[in-house]
Amino acid sequence: MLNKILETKKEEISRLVLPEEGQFTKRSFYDALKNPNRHIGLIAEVKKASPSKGLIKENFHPVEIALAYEKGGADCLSVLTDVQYFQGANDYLTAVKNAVNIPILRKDFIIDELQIEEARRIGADAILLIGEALEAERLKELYDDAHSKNLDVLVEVHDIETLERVLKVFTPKLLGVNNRNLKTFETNIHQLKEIAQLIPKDTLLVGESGIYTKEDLDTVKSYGASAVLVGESLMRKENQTEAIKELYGEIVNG
Ligand SMILES: O=P(O)(O)OC[C@@H](O)[C@@H](O)c1c[nH]c2ccccc12
Repeated sequence: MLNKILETKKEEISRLVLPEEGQFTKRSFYDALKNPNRHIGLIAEVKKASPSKGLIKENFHPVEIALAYEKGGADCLSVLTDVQYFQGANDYLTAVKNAVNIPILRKDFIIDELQIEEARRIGADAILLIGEALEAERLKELYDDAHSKNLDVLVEVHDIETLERVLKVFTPKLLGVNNRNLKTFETNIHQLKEIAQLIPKDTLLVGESGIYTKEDLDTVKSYGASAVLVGESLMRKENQTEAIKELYGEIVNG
């Protein structure tokens, strides 16, 4: 699946026309996760659909969801911008950026500098780079390019092999472990356990995907994560502010 998505991205890049510059207040994604509102930081994801789950949210209103997440005390947001596989949009990100005061990650499959410039212009504060998508040297180039444009970077890996490949070339400040295998779409939150032991001390660790309950949150924290990235389980609830409080065990069953 990942390979298919990357083929689509190459094609999109070949006809990409950069949008006009917007006026945005840049917010530090890294600092927000370094000083989270709760015992474990939260990146709440604005996610309409995914290739593995299909449509997740009917009557999808990205700005309302983002405001509800912010009200619930999310530290950062992630907004899917991939159109073809996740039914996301650049416009969703821009609209959300204009509505909230917390930093925003552009969630997409970034393999080229043009997409980083695009991310900046549509109002992103940070981008995602996927370890399994590129050679480590190329990841490092994109990582440096993003920082030169004042964007933070969440580098995501799924397995130890990828992490070791990356760490030979550079040490990301923010490292996500995706519990979902992007080739098979299976999730396993214990994926983090072994990988966490190899993470350099100053790197902030984010547990991503497949987090549904307070128990999952506590498990991921016990493995060493400083923050989590949660999409589906929050999106499926009626009220995203309450969904966050439930996830953190602040209210029981809404
Ligand atoms: O909906 P979930 O299982 O809570 O997962 C959120 C997020 O981690 C997931 O959307 C994700 C992680 N890495 C990605 C890369 C591309 C697209 C999506 C993702």
